[in-house]
Amino acid sequence: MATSGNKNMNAKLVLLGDVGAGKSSLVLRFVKGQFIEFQESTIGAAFFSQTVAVNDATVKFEIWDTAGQERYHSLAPMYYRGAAAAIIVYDITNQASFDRAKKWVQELQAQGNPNMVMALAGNKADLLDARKVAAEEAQTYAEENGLFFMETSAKTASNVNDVFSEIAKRLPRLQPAQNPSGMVLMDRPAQTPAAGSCCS
Ligand SMILES: Nc1nc2c(ncn2[C@@H]2O[C@H](COP(=O)(O)OP(=O)(O)OP(=O)(O)O)[C@@H](O)[C@H]2O)c(=O)[nH]1
Repeated sequence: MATSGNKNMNAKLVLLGDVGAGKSSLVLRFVKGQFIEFQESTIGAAFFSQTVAVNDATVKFEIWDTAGQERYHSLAPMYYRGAAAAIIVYDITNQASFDRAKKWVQELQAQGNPNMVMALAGNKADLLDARKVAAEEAQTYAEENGLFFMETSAKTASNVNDVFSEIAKRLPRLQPAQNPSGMVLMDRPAQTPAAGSCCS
């Protein structure tokens, strides 16, 4: 099937959510296929990249994993500004983390890129016995607010790749890679992580 436009694109993606919701764990699962039972809390933010294939195209995600601790809240706009996509993560066993996720959605709706593709991820779906947030409630909230919703588990890997693939499918093709088959030429200054951040 003939396709128009560029087949390879880069997309800045940010993960936002309450402390301990599982943002870093989702990224670690997606990028390295690993899970760490006692994952350390993120300081500042961490950067990763990973490429996914969608149909006959590829999307290279430039992923900013932000810190959920409140003291880092003021840094968040640096990471979601200009982002093509966001994953707002909550923990299905923690009602407060769902409330915090809604606050992030509000902030992105007010200050984020209006075309941003937003996913709501109800993480720790393996902990069904401890569930506090009904999937139906989150699904309804997501539909009302223009997000798509999935329950994920970084521990079992359930739906983790699917969230990123679904985002890739929904991205408007606005950021074509400059030179997909050869050397990568930077068309903008490299981003500098915040002080105290770490990179993979
Ligand atoms: N059972 C279970 N535990 C998980 C899952 N995802 C993360 N965890 C655990 O939850 C804890 C917090 O995970 P993190 O990935 O550090 O959470 P975070 O949202 O990045 O936290 P901050 O960096 O502090 O904002 C860790 O001990 C993880 O092992 C999951 O899907 N299932």
